Amino acid sequence: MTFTKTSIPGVFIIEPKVFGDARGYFFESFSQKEFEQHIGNINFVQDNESRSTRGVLRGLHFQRPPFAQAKLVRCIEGEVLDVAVDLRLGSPTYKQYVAVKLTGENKHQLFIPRGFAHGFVVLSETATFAYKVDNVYAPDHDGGIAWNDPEINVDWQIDEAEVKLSAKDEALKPLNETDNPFKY
Ligand SMILES: Cc1cn([C@H]2C[C@H](O)[C@@H](COP(=O)(O)OP(=O)(O)O[C@H]3O[C@@H](C)C(=O)[C@@H](O)[C@H]3O)O2)c(=O)[nH]c1=O
Repeated sequence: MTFTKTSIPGVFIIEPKVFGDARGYFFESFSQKEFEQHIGNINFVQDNESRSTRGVLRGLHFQRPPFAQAKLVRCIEGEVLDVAVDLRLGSPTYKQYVAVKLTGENKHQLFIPRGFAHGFVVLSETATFAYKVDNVYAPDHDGGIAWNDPEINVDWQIDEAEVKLSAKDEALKPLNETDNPFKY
């Protein structure tokens, strides 16, 4: 398992070691020991999975403190562009984003600390997405910013006409109209 820093401190790309043989493959999708060595102590408390079709864009989401969540995300089947936006006030990379292709083939994962908005768009016909979070689901603390916030200006690598949003995500506002709850 390799841990690679990204342009935003605290965000890591993780590549598991995949053991292929005549039966198929095996890999460790999470190792607490490796995590502690490369990132630090983290206590994941919930695993989530979603399935979506091409153009579905879920984001850009966060939970407000005290229910902020760090996330370890991956795509089990299909291909997504995964995006993490730094919302940590005072961070040198405030309002910058990391975008990484996560696919069932490459098996890459992204670790996103607390204090980020997170989202992904599906680039394949279907995609199954799975992630661990280090805090419980708290719908009263649900928050987010608009996927197409001009100030953040994410390149989603898909035509806007193909983007499909939930009603909740349609209603999200840009960051400058949103109360940012994160302190650095
Ligand atoms: C996120 C979540 C949702 N739900 C329920 C609520 C709702 O009825 C249904 C769908 O919820 P949502 O529309 O919020 O799901 P979704 O738009 O997939 O939300 C997720 O998007 C990605 C990008 C993230 O980063 C996640 O943290 C989460 O915000 O699932 C849970 O029961 N537990 C959970 O942890």
